[in-house]
Amino acid sequence: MQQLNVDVAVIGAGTAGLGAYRAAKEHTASVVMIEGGPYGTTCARVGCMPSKLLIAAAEAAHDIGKADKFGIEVPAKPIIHGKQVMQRVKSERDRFAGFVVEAVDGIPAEDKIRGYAKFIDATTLQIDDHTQITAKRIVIATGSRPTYPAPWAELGDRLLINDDVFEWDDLPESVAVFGPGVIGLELGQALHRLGVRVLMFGVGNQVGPLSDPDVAEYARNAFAEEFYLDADAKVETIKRDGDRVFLAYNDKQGEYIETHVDYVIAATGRRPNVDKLGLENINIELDERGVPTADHYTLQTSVPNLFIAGDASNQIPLLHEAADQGRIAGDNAGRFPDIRAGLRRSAIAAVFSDPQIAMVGQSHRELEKQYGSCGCFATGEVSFENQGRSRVMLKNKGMLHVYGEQGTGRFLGAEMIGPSAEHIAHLLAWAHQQKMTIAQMLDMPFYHPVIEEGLRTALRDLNAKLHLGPAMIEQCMECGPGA
Ligand SMILES: Cc1cc2nc3c(=O)[nH]c(=O)nc-3n(C[C@H](O)[C@H](O)[C@H](O)COP(=O)(O)OP(=O)(O)OC[C@H]3O[C@@H](n4cnc5c(N)ncnc54)[C@H](O)[C@@H]3O)c2cc1C
Ligand SMILES: NC(=O)c1ccc[n+]([C@@H]2O[C@H](COP(=O)([O-])OP(=O)(O)OC[C@H]3O[C@@H](n4cnc5c(N)ncnc54)[C@H](O)[C@@H]3O)[C@@H](O)[C@H]2O)c1
Repeated sequence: MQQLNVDVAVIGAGTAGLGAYRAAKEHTASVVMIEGGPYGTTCARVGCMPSKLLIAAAEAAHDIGKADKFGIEVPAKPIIHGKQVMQRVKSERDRFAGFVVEAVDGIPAEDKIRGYAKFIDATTLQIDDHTQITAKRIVIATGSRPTYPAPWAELGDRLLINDDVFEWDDLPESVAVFGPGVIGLELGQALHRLGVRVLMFGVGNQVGPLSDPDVAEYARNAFAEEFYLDADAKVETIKRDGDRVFLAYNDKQGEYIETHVDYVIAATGRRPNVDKLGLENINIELDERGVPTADHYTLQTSVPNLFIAGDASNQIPLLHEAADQGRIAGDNAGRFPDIRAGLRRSAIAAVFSDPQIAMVGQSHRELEKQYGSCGCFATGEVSFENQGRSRVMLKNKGMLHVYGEQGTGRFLGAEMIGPSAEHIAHLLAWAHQQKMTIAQMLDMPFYHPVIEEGLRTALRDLNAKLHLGPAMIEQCMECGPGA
């Protein structure tokens, strides 16, 4: 058994772990980073990047299908070569993951330990059966993994998670996607647009991360127009039948349907990788999901020398958050006991479906919880169906709700499904972090004709509802045609 003594040990070499390692190194040379799985990060290998590559191929196919609406005839139905689609997804994905592996290669060999770490006590880690590390401070950056109902395991290799999809050499004929959350919507819609027969089933009517009932209903209808989506499904049977999966369900009209698909894709949520860390060996405070609780600004857990970051922290499972949290946790582990509050940015999330979905600041659900029924916040809205530039581009599907505080006029948050939501979300998140009022946001320039003019309409509506601006008028003459 190899024995090591270090100042800081980082568990996990994902986005959060790499950030933590680098930040801790600013304070002490004695830092190790422990990785049990492949290098390259979840985001680059099986997450953000390959999913966006698949979506890019799907968009290309979809845009050709829409050309006739502009008066452009495409003489034949486009042929989707699944093998070539998957080849590009994988080769570009490997390129992105390769950059990360190159960066890891640049880390001194003595700082990298291969194997899975487990706590023996609050300062001792066992790595597989070969190394014991005594570390004064430890950062847990172990990421998350998909979770699904246990009986589905009986489907064997017909049950897939996102990682498996990005290993395909060709596209299948059909899939059933369980979970119309972020991963399910992105992958399911992309596969549908690439010619795969897609059935999507959810529970409790949840779609994506949306919590505003009107925006969520719009989203459900918009996606259901394009492919089979039942967000509150009654699936009676899911079982393996030879090389396929047999499904029996009552469709949205109540009709009993029996069908077969090639695969079931489980996109039913993810759980932090903290259950196999031996946390029972340390006296640490856990939340209801068994995840160590941590201070929002310092990422310090209830055990002072232990920090947690990224998806493992169960805070906000997004890439930029993993990077921020990793940096903060690593910096504090390095400088311990003189720990500092790190910058936590305004919340922003985007789903790369079409239409895209975006969430900024406080969600509708959080505002309802905070303000109750006191009428202390108002909602401004816009539909993109008649919005000028959106119509020009035939992307006029969607709605935006913006929330503002009564009295102060402060911008609180937004939920959106619609065109360019990823960009509008950034404008809104920057305004949110600057603690701007709706009036200040309306003082900012808006070009013409752009999709952001729709945002201005929603902000004007909100300002009027906060009794801080003029009443809304149906057709704003000075705003430019179709604004
Ligand atoms: C399909 C998909 C699409 C996504 N798309 C986006 C997107 O578009 N935008 C976005 O912001 N986010 C996206 N995400 C989320 C984003 O990928 C994650 O939030 C981010 O990668 C988390 O980084 P992390 O460092 O916490 O975890 P990871 O990168 O998973 O790193 C954790 C590491 O810890 C290792 N590990 C685990 N346990 C141990 C142990 N006991 N000992 C040693 N090592 C261990 C693992 O092997 C892993 O390498 C997506 C995720 C998925 C799955
Ligand atoms: N664009 C992005 O930024 C992006 C993309 C992908 C993933 N991510 C991150 O990954 C996280 C995890 O994504 P996810 O999609 O796995 O989780 P999710 O929580 O977004 O969605 C899970 C969905 O599965 C449904 N569900 C649960 N049990 C079910 C069942 N038995 N049958 C049918 N449906 C069921 C839930 O109601 C929910 O709608 C996201 O929260 C996000 O932070 C981000």
